[in-house]
Amino acid sequence: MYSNKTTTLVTAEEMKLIEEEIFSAGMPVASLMEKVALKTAQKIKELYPIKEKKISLGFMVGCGHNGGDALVIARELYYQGYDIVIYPPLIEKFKELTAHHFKYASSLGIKIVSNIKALSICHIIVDGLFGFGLTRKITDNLAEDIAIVNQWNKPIISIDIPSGINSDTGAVLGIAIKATHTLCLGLYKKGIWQDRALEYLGQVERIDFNIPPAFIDKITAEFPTTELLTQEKVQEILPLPRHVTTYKYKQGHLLLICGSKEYAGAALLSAYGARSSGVGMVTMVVPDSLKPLINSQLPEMLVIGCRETSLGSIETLPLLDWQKYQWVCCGMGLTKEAVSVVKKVIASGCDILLDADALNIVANYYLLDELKNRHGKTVLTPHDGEFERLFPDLPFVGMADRIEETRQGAIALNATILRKGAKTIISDNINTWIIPHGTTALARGGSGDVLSGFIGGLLAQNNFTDTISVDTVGAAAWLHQRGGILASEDLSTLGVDGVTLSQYILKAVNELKRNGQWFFNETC
Ligand SMILES: NC(=O)C1=CN([C@@H]2O[C@H](COP(=O)(O)OP(=O)(O)OC[C@H]3O[C@@H](n4cnc5c(N)ncnc54)[C@H](OP(=O)(O)O)[C@@H]3O)[C@@H](O)[C@H]2O)[C@@H](O)CC1
Ligand SMILES: Nc1ncnc2c1ncn2[C@@H]1O[C@H](COP(=O)(O)OP(=O)(O)O)[C@@H](O)[C@H]1O
Ligand SMILES: [K+]
Repeated sequence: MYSNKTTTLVTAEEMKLIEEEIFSAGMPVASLMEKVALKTAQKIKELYPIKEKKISLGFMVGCGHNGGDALVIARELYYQGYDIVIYPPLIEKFKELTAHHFKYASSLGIKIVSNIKALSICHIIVDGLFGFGLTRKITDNLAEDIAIVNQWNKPIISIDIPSGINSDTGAVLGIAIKATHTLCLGLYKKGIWQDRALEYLGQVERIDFNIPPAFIDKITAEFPTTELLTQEKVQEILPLPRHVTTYKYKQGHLLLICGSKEYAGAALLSAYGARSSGVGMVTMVVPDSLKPLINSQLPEMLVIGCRETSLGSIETLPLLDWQKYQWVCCGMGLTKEAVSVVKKVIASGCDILLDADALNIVANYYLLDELKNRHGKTVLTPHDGEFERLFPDLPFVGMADRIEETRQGAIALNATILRKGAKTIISDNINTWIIPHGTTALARGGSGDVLSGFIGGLLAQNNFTDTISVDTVGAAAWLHQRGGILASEDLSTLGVDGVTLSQYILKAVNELKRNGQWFFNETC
């Protein structure tokens, strides 16, 4: 019953409100701190057990309850036989509870120092300067202390969040601790999943302290929710059951509009992505000159060649029976010349996914209103650069909260937006998913083309079900990253080209199937 919602991300405001619910229900503040800190001390003990040699821990203790947590952890580890040194630079600002714990720790004879350099003899640093209460830039002596500690190259364990990171936006407020471990307390703070915080976090673990789920639900219901997409959820979204009497047109027909003489590979890679989705039929619309290449590489695809410009882009679309297709995926390698193509796709009334040059054309020709008011479902898959080009004037850009920006973008365009990056974000105006895992092996040309084709193929198949787009897109992105991880485990980070990725996505699908109920659902 009290297995906490491990996947919900909270802002500092939500965390404070949840904390208030706990306290007003009768839990004393000091008892909660004691419980949280004991569990955190236990985790540190597991991470760095005392063997033959003593281990010394240097604690940076702030003035708020993050500092209070640090003092309780220090005391408990002192009892367990660790050498403890405490550095409290904000001693004159201590909150009451923090001051009590400091007094008690001092009374036990724990060593207190007044210069950060005295922690240089410690094996490990514990960062309890600031948690989610940090509001302002860190400056002056404190900033210097953090710079010194970061230079030492020692293991650093941050309590709740690395000090200096804004717990909502992930922004570095002046300077931040570069942790090797972040032990996040209770619920994941949103800032931990923002791309710009990633290099400060090290390994992240959550310390559960049994927050009653009803309190979490009550508070998070009042705010837009952001959730980590888990394997269990992906298994719920993607059984893609196949009826025994199904046939190709019942498994979805995807229309890919892509490619140019210059970017022929983008068309191929998106087709390989679509192939990995198992979609029933794929028709590709490409410039005439690409037809032989596609036919030789992907013989199962239907190919419609188009008249092309002198630079080798599609000049105009032929007459298409749009109603035949369950999803239309457009933009990969199209070039910025293909303006009339993108306009026709937007006006088609079909369910569409726009990527790459289709997004650049929307931005260059101010097609945002056409996009917003169109009939049919819209999925957009920008990376950060494309996202910023799409929304240059809107007030939320520059808010510096990638997750919130993506949600606001989805609202503004009445679309599902997948924002690519180290942490992929998928949002419509109701649900926001974060893909928790990922690999830098995907940071190379073509990974995104594979993703678009794969998403398109799954959307085309799932269009026969009542699965909402944001869930299908999320599941596709989850499998895409997982495929990248499996490929890099076999072939190294250097070995994950687009074609290889498209094949390993299928390994990720099979892995899901082995771990879940697909086997039983397959013919239902
Ligand atoms: N919620 C939970 O469930 C639980 C929460 N717990 C713990 O509580 C932590 C949150 O504690 P918190 O609210 O006391 O805030 P925290 O981050 O320690 O520091 C804020 C203090 O810093 C100050 N200050 C701010 N900026 C500054 C700056 N630039 N330079 C200098 N000073 C600055 C600010 O003072 P100000 O000057 O703004 O008045 C204020 O006094 C949380 O992360 C977790 O560890 C657990 O114990 C139990 C369960
Ligand atoms: N550091 C990283 N960690 C995890 N995934 C990444 C990283 N860098 C890029 N990716 C993923 O790789 C893909 C790149 O897409 P994109 O930039 O559109 O490439 P392209 O247009 O060349 O195909 C996205 O899915 C993105 O999330
Ligand atoms: K901290």
